[in-house]
Amino acid sequence: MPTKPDLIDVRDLSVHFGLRGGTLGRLVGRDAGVVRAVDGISVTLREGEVLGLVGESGSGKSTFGRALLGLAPATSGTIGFDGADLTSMSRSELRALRQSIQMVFQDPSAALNPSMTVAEAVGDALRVHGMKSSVERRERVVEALERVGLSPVQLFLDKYPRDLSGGQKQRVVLARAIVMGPRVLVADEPISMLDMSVRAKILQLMLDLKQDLGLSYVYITHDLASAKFFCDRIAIMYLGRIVEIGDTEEIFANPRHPYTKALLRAAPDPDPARAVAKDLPRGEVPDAAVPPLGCSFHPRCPEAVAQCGWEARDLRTLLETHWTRRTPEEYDAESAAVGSLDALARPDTSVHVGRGGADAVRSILDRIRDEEPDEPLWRGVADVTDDGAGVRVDFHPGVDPALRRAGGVDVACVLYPDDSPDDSAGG
Ligand SMILES: Nc1ncnc2c1ncn2[C@@H]1O[C@H](COP(=O)(O)OP(=O)(O)OP(=O)(O)O)[C@@H](O)[C@H]1O
Repeated sequence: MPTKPDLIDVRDLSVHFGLRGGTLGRLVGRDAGVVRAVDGISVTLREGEVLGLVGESGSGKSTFGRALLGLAPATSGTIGFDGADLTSMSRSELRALRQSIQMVFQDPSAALNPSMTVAEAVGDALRVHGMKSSVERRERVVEALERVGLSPVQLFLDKYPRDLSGGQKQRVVLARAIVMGPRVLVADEPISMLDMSVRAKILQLMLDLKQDLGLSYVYITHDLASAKFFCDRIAIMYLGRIVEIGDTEEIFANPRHPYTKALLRAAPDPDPARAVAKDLPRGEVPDAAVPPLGCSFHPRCPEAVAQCGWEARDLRTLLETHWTRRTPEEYDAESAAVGSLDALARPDTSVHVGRGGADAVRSILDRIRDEEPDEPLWRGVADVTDDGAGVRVDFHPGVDPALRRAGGVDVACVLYPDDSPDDSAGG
C-alpha cells in the first residue's frame, strides 16, 4: 500500500512555559526556570491516519495538541500544515486555520455553552466564519447532527446541554467540530469522562467520521486499550519527548523502550490469560522544570545501564528510600554521618557526601548495596573515593538518547543502537 502524504509535519517543536520564582525569587528578579512541556518533538501526521499520543499525566500530550492549533505558543521549531508554518502565523491566519484543524476536549459539559441550544452551538462556528444565511447554516447543522447520529435531528435542535446525556453532548461537540469541514481533529481524551457503556460507541463514531469525511486524527490519551483499537500509529511520550513511535500493532506486539513496556504491563489486559500485575515503574514522573540528566526515564527504569545519566539526585532518592526502611535509631545515626542532603539536590555527576568520616559513609553505602544489589544506580557509579569528612561519588557520564530506528519503530534508548541503513532518525 503506498504511503499517504504528510498532512502535518512537526519539526523539533518545543513549548516551554516560564515559571516565576517564589517571593524571594521575585524580589531579586530571578525566574524559577522553565517547564519543558514539549521538548524537541519531530513527528508527522499522514493523510487519513490516526496518530495516538500516549503517556502519563504531565508528559506534554495536551500541550502538544494545543500547539497544533496555535493555542500553545511554540518556543522553537516548526509545524508545517499544507505548506505553511503554523508557528509563524498571525492571529487571523490561525483563526482561518481552525476551519481545517479542530480540537475536541475531554469534558463535553465544559465545552458547550449551557445557554446555547444544540442548533446554536453547532451553527455558531459557521456564523463566526462568515456564513450569513441562516437557512444555509441550518442545513449544515442538520447534516452534521445526522452524521454524528443525533437523529431524528428535530428532537435535538432546540435542546440545551442540560437535557442531554454525556455521550449525546460529546456527539454535539463532534458535530460542531466537523461542521466547518476540517481535515484534522485533535481529540484530547475525548472519551475518558464518558460512561464505559458509550466510550466504544463514540470511538466507533469517530472512525466512521474519518471514513466518511476523510479526516485524520491526533488522538491524545493515557488509555492504551482505546489507543490500540483506534490508532494506526502510536507515539509514547515521556516528559515532553517521544520515547518510542511506531505502528500500533508493532508497539503492542514488541515494545522496545522500557517505559513502553512498563505502560503495557500496567494496562489492564482484557484477556485474563495474559493479565499481569500492575507495576508501573517506581517513583513518579519527575518535575519537567528540572528533568533528570541523560534519559529522563532513567530514575524509574528497571533496565538502566551505566550511561543513562546517573546523578546526585538519584543518590539522594536512594538514601531517602533506604531510610524509610530503617528504625528511628538507625536513621538518626546514619543521617548524622551523611549530613545534609542539600548538596544532592542538583543534577551533578560528581558529588561529596558525608560529614561523619569516609568509613561511616562507605559502610552505609555498602549496606544499601548489599541489600539492593540489583538497584540500577550502582551500574552508574564509576568511583567512590575518600574525600575529607565523607566520600566523593563519581557517576559515569550520561547520554541523552535521540530517537533512532530499531526494528520497525523509532526508539530513544541507549539499549537500542541505530539499525537504520542510512543513519536517518526521527519520527
Ligand atoms: N500554561 C502552563 N503554564 C505552566 N506549565 C504548564 C502549562 N500548561 C502545561 N504546563 C506543564 O507542562 C507539563 C505538561 O502538561 P500537559 O498538560 O501538556 O501534559 P499531559 O500529558 O497532557 O497531562 P494530562 O494528561 O494531565 O493533561 C506539565 O508539567 C504541566 O504542569
